[in-house]
Amino acid sequence: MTRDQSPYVELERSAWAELAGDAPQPLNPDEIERVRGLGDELDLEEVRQVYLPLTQLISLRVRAAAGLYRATDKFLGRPQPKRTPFVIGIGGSVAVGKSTTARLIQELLAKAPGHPHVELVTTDGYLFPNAELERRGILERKGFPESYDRKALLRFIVDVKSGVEVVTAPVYSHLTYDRTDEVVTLKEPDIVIVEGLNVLAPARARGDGSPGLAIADFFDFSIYVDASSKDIRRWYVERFLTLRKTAFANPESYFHRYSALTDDEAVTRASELWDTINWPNLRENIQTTRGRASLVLRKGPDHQVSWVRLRKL
Ligand SMILES: Nc1ncnc2c1ncn2[C@@H]1O[C@H](COP(=O)(O)OP(=O)(O)O)[C@@H](O)[C@H]1O
Ligand SMILES: CC(C)(COP(=O)(O)O)[C@@H](O)C(=O)NCCC(=O)O
Repeated sequence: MTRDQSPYVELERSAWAELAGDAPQPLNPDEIERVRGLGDELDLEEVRQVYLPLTQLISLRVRAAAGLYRATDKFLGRPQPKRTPFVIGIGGSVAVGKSTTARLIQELLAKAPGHPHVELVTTDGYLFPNAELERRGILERKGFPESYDRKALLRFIVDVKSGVEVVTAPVYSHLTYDRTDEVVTLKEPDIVIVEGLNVLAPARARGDGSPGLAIADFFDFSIYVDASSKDIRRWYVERFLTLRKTAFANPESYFHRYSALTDDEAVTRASELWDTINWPNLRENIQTTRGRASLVLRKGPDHQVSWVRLRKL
């Protein structure tokens, strides 16, 4: 198969950047600072060249979906009171920068014409509470598919796509390393972004062997944030070193004990966590979902996106 026959279109950064034309820079440096995650690199140029064309493409898809919805509604002859939200999934490894990408897209889409109401939900709220993970003997497998309450997550996405007016989702705390009593409340959003490691995972087989449903079946658009595993490992270890002096320094942090580690000890512990939990999960469960995404954002060693791959419709 030649490259032209592939179901994907791959664009180098420069060709992708040109797609935004001369649209003005939508964010100011303060706004960029607000969305930038720990260890992530993000500047005005990156926003303009990479994330502006991306949000233009998503906005176009949102408008097209609305047209399709109206046409279907007309065909059915049963007008629905309101169309359901457009759902975007964002997946990829731990420490690849998914949360920055998700917050940035939320911010940019909210500034698009019509100022849609954009909500963001992270799947960590659907991790089983630590006590339950312990009971199941999988506390060391946090982030693996089985560590999530997948039924509850599916129910959430089905409610969103059913047009339920108020939907809530549980919230996770990186401070306590556990689920909190808080919820995020979604009130009639136009667009919902669902971000998490495993969002693109296919459905599990049901008891009778037939395939069930996965949250990805309800996505209108999905993004896989990608980078070489060598770079992601380095970002993870570097972030761990920084967290030692920031989040872990808080006595209430679940990882407070790590704040006293020397540099060498911290590198050893972070590498161990990567090699025994996050890398096996990336290799076995996350990388394998990349081909299912509508769009892959491939980052280079400095977090700058070097190419973009779009799945043809
Ligand atoms: N132990 C931790 N303590 C505090 N914050 C954390 C911890 N681990 C990760 N984070 C923060 O949580 C967010 C999500 O991290 P992660 O799941 O690795 O995804 P990503 O780096 O792709 O956004 C990031 O902003 C990260 O800085
Ligand atoms: C909370 C996470 C599983 C990510 O959850 P997500 O929102 O991506 O579903 C992850 O950030 C994590 O804490 N992993 C545990 C191993 C570690 O501490 O690196």
